[in-house]
Amino acid sequence: MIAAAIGGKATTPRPGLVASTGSEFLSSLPKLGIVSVPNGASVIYLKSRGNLRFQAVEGWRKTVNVNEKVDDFDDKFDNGHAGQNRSQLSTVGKSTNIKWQDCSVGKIDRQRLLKQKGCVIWITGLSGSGKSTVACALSQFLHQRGKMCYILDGDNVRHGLNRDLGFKAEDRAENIRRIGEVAKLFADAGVICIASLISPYRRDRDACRALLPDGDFIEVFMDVPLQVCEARDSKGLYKLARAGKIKGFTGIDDPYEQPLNCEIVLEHKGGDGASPCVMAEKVVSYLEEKGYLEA
Ligand SMILES: Nc1ncnc2c1ncn2[C@@H]1O[C@H](COP(=O)(O)OS(=O)(=O)O)[C@@H](OP(=O)(O)O)[C@H]1O
Ligand SMILES: Nc1ncnc2c1ncn2[C@@H]1O[C@H](COP(=O)(O)OP(=O)(O)O)[C@@H](O)[C@H]1O
Repeated sequence: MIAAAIGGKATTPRPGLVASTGSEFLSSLPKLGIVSVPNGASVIYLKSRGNLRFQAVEGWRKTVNVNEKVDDFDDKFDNGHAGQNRSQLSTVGKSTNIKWQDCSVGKIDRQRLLKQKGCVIWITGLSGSGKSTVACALSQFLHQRGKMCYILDGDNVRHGLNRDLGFKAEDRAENIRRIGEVAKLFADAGVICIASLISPYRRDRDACRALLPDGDFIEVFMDVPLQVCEARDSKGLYKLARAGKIKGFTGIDDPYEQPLNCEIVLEHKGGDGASPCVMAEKVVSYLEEKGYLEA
């Protein structure tokens, strides 16, 4: 019992609640374990910076092996903020003296509500490769299945949040960085976020991948030859680029770096195999197989 540890109050334990304890009592506990509290419930806790942080209440106990590595435990139960030093003032970029504001309702709670897991599906490829079309088909399929998703399309975000950015390498990098951060927030909200943008540089895409827990960034490469994209030329941009009227156009006089190790490749093929619906279904199957369509 840790009655004394929480000041003798019969507090109802909930994930995120922090109990201050006497240092002697605290040092007698293992880093990770299960304790009983005055109202009789069992609570999984993690010892952190001189406190006990409650992680999950009774019922979860059956599915948790308390001997598992603390890092794994953090990933599962720290509501998606594992590893961040949230208790102290810190400096992040130009922001000084800031402190992470915590809340007892976290990612895991939102995912349960939505009956799905938040993640980012990052669709990359040349202009005209079919990114937006696949994003839209995927969104329709997920919506029909009662799954909450949201598309962040490069073209659309450049109408607002990123209207101050052009197409120089550093502008593209900033465009991708911002969309990566927004996508991360959507995933934290429990939403399946579909980011659809050329994102020509591997380094920029990898930086977005690094923002998310392992597995939650699903990179989808539209493997469509330049000649096919150029023949489609639905916006007439390739024609303008070839005529020298648009400078620095991806694939013409600006680079595109193909992914080396992406999760899904959507190949251009002749016939039915290349339809946007078949491509979107492939992504849905991946999500299903990896458990993203359930909480
Ligand atoms: N120079 C140049 N290079 C490539 N694309 C250009 C350029 N200028 C304008 N456009 C239009 O902008 C859309 C790409 O925006 P993105 O935000 O996806 O680009 S990036 O990820 O920052 O590279 C792209 O949309 P998509 O055709 O949907 O890819 C084009 O319509
Ligand atoms: N799988 C496909 N097969 C044939 N045409 C396609 C396919 N996907 C998209 N298209 C067509 O190609 C053009 C460019 O598609 P779009 O989704 O706008 O590409 P992006 O967003 O990569 O620029 C559109 O006219 C679209 O109808």
